[in-house]
Amino acid sequence: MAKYRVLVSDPISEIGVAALESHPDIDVDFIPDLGSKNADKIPGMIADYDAWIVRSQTKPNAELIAKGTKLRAIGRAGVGVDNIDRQAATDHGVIVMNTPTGNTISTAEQAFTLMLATARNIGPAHAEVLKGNFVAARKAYQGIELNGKRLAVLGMGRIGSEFAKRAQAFNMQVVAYDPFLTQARADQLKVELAATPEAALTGADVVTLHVPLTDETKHILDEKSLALMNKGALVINCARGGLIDEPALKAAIESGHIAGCGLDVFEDEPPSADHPLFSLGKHVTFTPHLGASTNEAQENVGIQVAEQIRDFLTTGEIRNAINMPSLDAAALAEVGPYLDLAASLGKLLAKLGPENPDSLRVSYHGPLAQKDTALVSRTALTALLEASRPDGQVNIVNVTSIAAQMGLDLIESTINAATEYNELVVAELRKGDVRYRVAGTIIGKSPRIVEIDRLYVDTNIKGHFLIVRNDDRPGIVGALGTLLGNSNQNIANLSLARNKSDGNALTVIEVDAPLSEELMSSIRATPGVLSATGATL
Ligand SMILES: NC(=O)C1=CN([C@@H]2O[C@H](COP(=O)(O)OP(=O)(O)OC[C@H]3O[C@@H](n4cnc5c(N)ncnc54)[C@H](O)[C@@H]3O)[C@@H](O)[C@H]2O)C=CC1
Ligand SMILES: O=C(O)C(=O)COP(=O)(O)O
Repeated sequence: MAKYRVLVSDPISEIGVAALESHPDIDVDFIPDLGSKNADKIPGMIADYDAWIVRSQTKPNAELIAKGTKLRAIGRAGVGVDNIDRQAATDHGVIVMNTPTGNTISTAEQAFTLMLATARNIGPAHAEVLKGNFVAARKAYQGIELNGKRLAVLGMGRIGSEFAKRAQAFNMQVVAYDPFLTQARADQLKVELAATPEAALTGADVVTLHVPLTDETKHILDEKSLALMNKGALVINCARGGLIDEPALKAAIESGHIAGCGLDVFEDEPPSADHPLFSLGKHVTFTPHLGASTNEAQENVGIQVAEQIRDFLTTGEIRNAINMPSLDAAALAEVGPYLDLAASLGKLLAKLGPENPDSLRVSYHGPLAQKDTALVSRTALTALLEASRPDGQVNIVNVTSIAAQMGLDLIESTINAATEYNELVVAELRKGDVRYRVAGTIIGKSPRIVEIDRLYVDTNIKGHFLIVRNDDRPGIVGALGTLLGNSNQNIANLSLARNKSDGNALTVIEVDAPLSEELMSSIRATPGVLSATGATL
């Protein structure tokens, strides 16, 4: 049986499915209508899968994510992730990825088509022609020209920017609101920058929505904001239905203030046939969430999501994650060796550092300080917390939220000052005034622990270790060797350090097997031994 199982519960392109199936370690269950028609079956199945691929019809909610006990990743073949309970995924250590670029053009084209169709009554007029009402429809469906009209774009990201370019070709005057749009970017795009959504909507003849659905953007178009637009304005929405207060839009169209709307998305999908907006008549165009439904977009997002999930499961590469930092192949190659080192430093601190610490600071020295180390720090924190939690409860996805709940801060710092090593990772636990630090580096290709509590050592990063604080006097290492030998423990490596100021020494002995509690008690009882810890890293 393959190592990983992937469930695909919405329709994605066959090429994407094939990209997954061709990997020998991956088994795929591709059930395209599971999310839309048989969602009630998912709770009984999801525990079998390591990864889950969806579009917008499947709703990975908190209950399903909790049932996915093996689940490590949810891949969204598309952009909007409002159908996925992101917090629940993060809490359960499940990475969520989307494919942000694959359907941009298709969606911009769909939104633009909706604007043209709505301005010229294409949908209702087409229906009348089919009914034989050609002559009557010529009278009824007088349109609106877009030339010279003022267009408000709310959300000037990928799709909004593509829409704006097309609108400029139609000689529309574009005003945009987006909290991340700078004046320089607005100038480059040749659009007017509005300081607020209200400023963009005031005096607009058309509004098109391209923002994600969040608590902040829900009902961004409501009675008040619609009233700011010019009389006879059009509303275009190819983003998410929940961005519009639908009863308010209906009332605005009925009053004649808003002339009509072109909608690809609805607050509840699928909408019922008696949806209040469907009886409005002129200047309305409705499509069934088709923004991303082109051959090109589906191929793009299907392949992208499949490759992202495949690479995450098989190599650890993280692309387009929305609930943790990403780590692409190039970055993984750069910092990959430091991940194992960080895990050992975290485990060591769990053994040697103060309990219930206030903070873990991970500092990077040398060229490493210039690299993307966010996941190295998270790995150290994960190893620290794993020591006190059952297997699998904490991972790099949920670790920062678990730490925050515990009141433990993760602090990252980069220090350019030279050290004896080309690159150095220092992990320091703090509790009040108490600090405990360990450090490691990579020598050649070999990761080494080089410092424990400010004393220089040189040990492997994996193995079984005896770490002893002892009086700095003759005979102690010999006594430890005798005790280990009597327990049939073979010494693999020995590292000694001394602190001249307090007369203490640090002895780190790597042995071939875990140290028993009985042996540890004898070691602690040895004269001259101040403290002794056994650690398996
Ligand atoms: N109908 C369909 O089939 C499709 C719909 N979509 C929807 O379109 C949305 C936009 O997609 P992209 O342009 O690719 O995403 P994007 O992330 O490139 O752009 C979204 C923009 O919205 C901005 N934004 C966030 N909060 C805002 C606020 N309160 N006011 C104004 N701007 C705000 C962001 O700064 C960002 O620039 C997606 O979130 C998705 O819901 C996307 C693809 C297909
Ligand atoms: O990518 C998006 O955000 C979309 O809304 C596309 O949805 P779909 O994959 O067609 O269900």
